[in-house]
Amino acid sequence: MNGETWTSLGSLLASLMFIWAMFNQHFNFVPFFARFAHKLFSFFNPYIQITFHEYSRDSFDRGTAYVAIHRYLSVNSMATAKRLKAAESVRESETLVLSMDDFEEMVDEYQGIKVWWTSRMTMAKGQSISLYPREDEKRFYSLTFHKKYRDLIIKSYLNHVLAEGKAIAVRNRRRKLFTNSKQAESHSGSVWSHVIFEHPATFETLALEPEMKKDIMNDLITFSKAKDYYAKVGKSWKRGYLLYGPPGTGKSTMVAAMANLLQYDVYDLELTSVSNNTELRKLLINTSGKSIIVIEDIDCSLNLTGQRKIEKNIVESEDEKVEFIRAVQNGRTGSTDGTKVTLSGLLNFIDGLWSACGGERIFVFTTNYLEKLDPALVRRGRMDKHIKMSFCSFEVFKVLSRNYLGIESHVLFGKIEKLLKEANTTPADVVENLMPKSSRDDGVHCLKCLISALEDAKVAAIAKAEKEEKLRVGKTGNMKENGGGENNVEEKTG
Ligand SMILES: Nc1ncnc2c1ncn2[C@@H]1O[C@H](COP(=O)(O)OP(=O)(O)OP(=O)(O)O)[C@@H](O)[C@H]1O
Repeated sequence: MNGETWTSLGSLLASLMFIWAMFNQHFNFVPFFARFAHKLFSFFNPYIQITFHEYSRDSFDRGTAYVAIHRYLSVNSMATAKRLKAAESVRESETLVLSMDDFEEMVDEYQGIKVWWTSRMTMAKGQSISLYPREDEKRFYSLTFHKKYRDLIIKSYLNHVLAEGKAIAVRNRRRKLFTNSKQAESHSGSVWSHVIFEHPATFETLALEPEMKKDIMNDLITFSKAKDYYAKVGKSWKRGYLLYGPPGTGKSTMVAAMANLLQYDVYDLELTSVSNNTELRKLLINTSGKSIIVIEDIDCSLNLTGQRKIEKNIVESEDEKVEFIRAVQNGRTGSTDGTKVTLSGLLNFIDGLWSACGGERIFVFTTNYLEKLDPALVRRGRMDKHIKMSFCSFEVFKVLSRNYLGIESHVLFGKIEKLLKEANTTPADVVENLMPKSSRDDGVHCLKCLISALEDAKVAAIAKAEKEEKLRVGKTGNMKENGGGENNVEEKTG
């Protein structure tokens, strides 16, 4: 080609570019072609892509779907991803949390179908990848799958991922033990404060009759999985347990074991710090799901029985009525300690409209005196399961011996079995004797200590029974001398 040809080719190209520029300016061709190319590509591309952004345009909170997916991928990518990163905050979690690093890919399988997850990030124009997170970085996960599985992935797989993500959060979180107290400076009444819940009791270490233990564990697990059942029958997802028995039989320990079994938080409600029913309701609203709300020694918290008797006009004595009226005048209706929480307020707390808010909950009341409680409070439906915590039986002792001494059987066990039947001893007393007091105390020494304590308890029990018998005989004698007693009345009448 000679110089002339080059010149004319150059001017032709320049003219074409000029015309293209003019047309494009006028008809806006580039986006049109881009859209066309995209459509063409989508038509032939057999894969679908869904993105899940960390933040939506109008929210400062991390998207719940993104967070759940993040957790799911963190756990599932652990074995395969080549680049992982540690979470910025491990405060709420029990262990160090690792997740897929940016631009990592993970292949997941669901019902034999492969899907691809990629962790991505967009940056503002003109910025390069930095080692440090920047404000303008926008993270998202993208999920790619074949279009023939569209329904399965959207309707089933994604729900599975979100549910798993939530479950992982529950498993990894540090559980909390809440208690309520009055705020001295503020007027907000009683509020929850918390510490990390670290009680080591489990159903493994809790000494109970084996059948009873199995029954309680089954009940709890069935409850925790019964979301759909409760929804179907139209009942709020909650269950009440009443634990009653003498002090030191393991009621509080059982609450801790329940919380550890179900991985629930515990709200230890101090009723005497609650001023009135409204405050009680506020406390309830501020509890989270997956929690146990426990009121210990409920008989000491409120004078519920007396109050209900007055309400129903069934006071037994004039003194009881005077005491109640005085309480009302002093503004402490039904309370033993300056609170105006009433029985009906408490009943509403357990199963009123508000009790259904916030997910699954277990209510636990403990008491040493079942007979002191108002029947309305403990009726089935409110307190669904009544659990009697008793004195230490031989079966219970065997669990304690295994836990504390590592001894499953011993020649001294026969003597201990006999003594346990003769003296009412609580598991707490047995535990006290099974704990070594010095480094030289071996298991057998502890068993001997226990035998000696049981013998003392037996002597004390016999002495108490004799004293009570004497008192009873004395009373009957007095009544006969005075011509009293039911039999006498009957004889005279007859
Ligand atoms: N059934 C049990 N299994 C294992 N340990 C027990 C059991 N019962 C009592 N203990 C031991 O005794 C101690 C006191 O038990 P716990 O506080 O649970 O009894 P309680 O019935 O709640 O007593 P209270 O009615 O006085 O509150 C616990 O720290 C635990 O070590």
